[in-house]
Amino acid sequence: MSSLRTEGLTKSFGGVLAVNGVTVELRDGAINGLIGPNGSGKTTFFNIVTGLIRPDSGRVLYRDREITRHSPHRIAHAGIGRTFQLCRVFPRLTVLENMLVAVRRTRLRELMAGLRDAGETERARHWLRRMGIEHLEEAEARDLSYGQQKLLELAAVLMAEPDLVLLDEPAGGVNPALIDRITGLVRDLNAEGRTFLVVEHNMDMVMGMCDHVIVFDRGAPIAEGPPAEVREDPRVLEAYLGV
Ligand SMILES: Nc1ncnc2c1ncn2[C@@H]1O[C@H](COP(=O)(O)OP(=O)(O)OP(=O)(O)O)[C@@H](O)[C@H]1O
Repeated sequence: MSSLRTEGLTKSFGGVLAVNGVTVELRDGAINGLIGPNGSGKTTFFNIVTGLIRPDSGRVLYRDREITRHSPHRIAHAGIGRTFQLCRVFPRLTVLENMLVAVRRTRLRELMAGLRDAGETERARHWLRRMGIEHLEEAEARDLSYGQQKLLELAAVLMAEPDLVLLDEPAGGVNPALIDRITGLVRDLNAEGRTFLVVEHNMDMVMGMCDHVIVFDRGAPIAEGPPAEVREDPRVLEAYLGV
């Protein structure tokens, strides 16, 4: 059984068919890559799976239960975490506050009043250490570099202990040293049992990190398989090169 699968997902914006009948299954326990030319529907697919966009038709199933059209909060609660293409953190909260808000958005006022749960603070520090940014816990998020903000965003996602993590362009706007660090972290987190789905334009990262790659073109999957196979697939070359 695949933990996440979709059946015939379709979404159009006006006249643009962004996602066109997508039926895919993720490999459980793997680092799955999702690649494709600009505008091929990858982010829209992510947004449908995580409840930010409602599909026109089709279904999303997680652990054989339908989660189509569930709220983002409910989907996160079911065990699916995600990061965003343009990293999302609360700029005026400290690093530690960002971590705590991630698990208790509804109790923001208490948090701001200084009522911190010791267990959660410890867990937050654990993830910050794993990301290598524990020394920044009292810094405001807006004072972090973009790469550090990406690490914070991932750490905050992990506070909810997701089994499946969707990463939208983790290498985007990040320097090569940090790309290596993020790659290493994803591998470690995967080795601990988390499944990943990674949208990424950096082919070195995709080819070096992913076990299984799905390729979208014009809103639908055109190929999938191990990175080395996908890279040689004529349909994939055609989609990218337009030949
Ligand atoms: N909110 C929207 N309103 C109108 N059109 C949209 C919207 N979101 C996406 N689209 C269109 O849907 C298509 C798929 O876009 P999407 O962002 O999902 O592709 P992508 O593969 O993630 O692209 P990229 O690699 O550039 O991020 C594109 O033609 C895009 O212009």
